[in-house]
Amino acid sequence: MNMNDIEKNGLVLLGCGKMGSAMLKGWLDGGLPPASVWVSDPNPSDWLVGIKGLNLNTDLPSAPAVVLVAVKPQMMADALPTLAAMGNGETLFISVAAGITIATYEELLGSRTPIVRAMPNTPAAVGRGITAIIGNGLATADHAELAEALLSSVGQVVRLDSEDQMGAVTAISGCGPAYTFHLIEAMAAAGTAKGLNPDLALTLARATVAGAGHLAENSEEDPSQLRVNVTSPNGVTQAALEVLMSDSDGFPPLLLRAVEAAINRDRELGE
Ligand SMILES: NC(=O)c1ccc[n+]([C@@H]2O[C@H](COP(=O)([O-])OP(=O)(O)OC[C@H]3O[C@@H](n4cnc5c(N)ncnc54)[C@H](OP(=O)(O)O)[C@@H]3O)[C@@H](O)[C@H]2O)c1
Ligand code: PRO
Repeated sequence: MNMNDIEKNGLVLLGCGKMGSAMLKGWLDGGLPPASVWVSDPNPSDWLVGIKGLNLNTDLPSAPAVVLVAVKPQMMADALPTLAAMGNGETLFISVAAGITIATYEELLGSRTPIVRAMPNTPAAVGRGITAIIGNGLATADHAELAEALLSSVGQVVRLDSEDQMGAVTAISGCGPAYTFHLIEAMAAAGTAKGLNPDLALTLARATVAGAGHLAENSEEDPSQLRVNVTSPNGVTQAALEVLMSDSDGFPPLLLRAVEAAINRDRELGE
């Protein structure tokens, strides 16, 4: 199974908000024909209405290659039963919802449904996402390859060994872009507080985070060495890192608390 199966038999996207749109943009930019995509969303955004050939809120194919579920976890029990007729067959269901377990999908769609649970992130919109996937017992190697082909068109894909890893994955890479955007905001605010013009502070913060991310991804040195490379002994960076790297109230314990809060919320959403 590959992208040709999707072109031939179709992809249904249930829910096209922020995450669904990010992935759909990536797929269309990557050459998936809009005519192979059926989007179901009660309030589609303007950019969807303008896509020529896209099947927007029309009758759905009876056995698409893939249904990708991108509604909020809280909407799942209302939204999924409408697609239950596609369960227990050849159609692969891929869900990106936080918290909702494979067992819940099997309950709502039928226990013979191939299901892949996935956690992407919004840099998928520019082809720089990362998605972690794990399938149920009915998801064959072919299904996993199909999910990987679809999701790797919007960034990297990693396969998990166990569904239990999904909470921590969500807290790191699913939510992580928000932490990073907040780092940009906080750096810009600190620059402004220290007298820089707000536009200049934001330009400096955004370019620094983007450039450092690019360097971290492309350098042969690991992030800790890259940090050392910036830190002249007894220099300016060292003074800042003594605050940021404090074991008691620095970045590491703060981030750990944030990640634990995310994992707890992920668990609650699945209950
Ligand atoms: N945003 C992220 O960074 C991210 C990352 C990884 C995973 N996720 C997961 O992706 C899912 C969507 O999140 P999101 O941030 O994209 O939320 P969102 O922007 O609210 O998108 C959800 C979309 O689904 C629509 N919808 C609601 N009920 C529906 C139904 N019965 N049938 C079809 N569509 C329906 C919503 O329409 P209305 O707005 O009109 O209700 C909205 O357009 C969530 O499960 C989330 O856990 C999100
Ligand atoms: N956004 C979703 C949430 O905030 C899931 C990961 C990223 O719940």
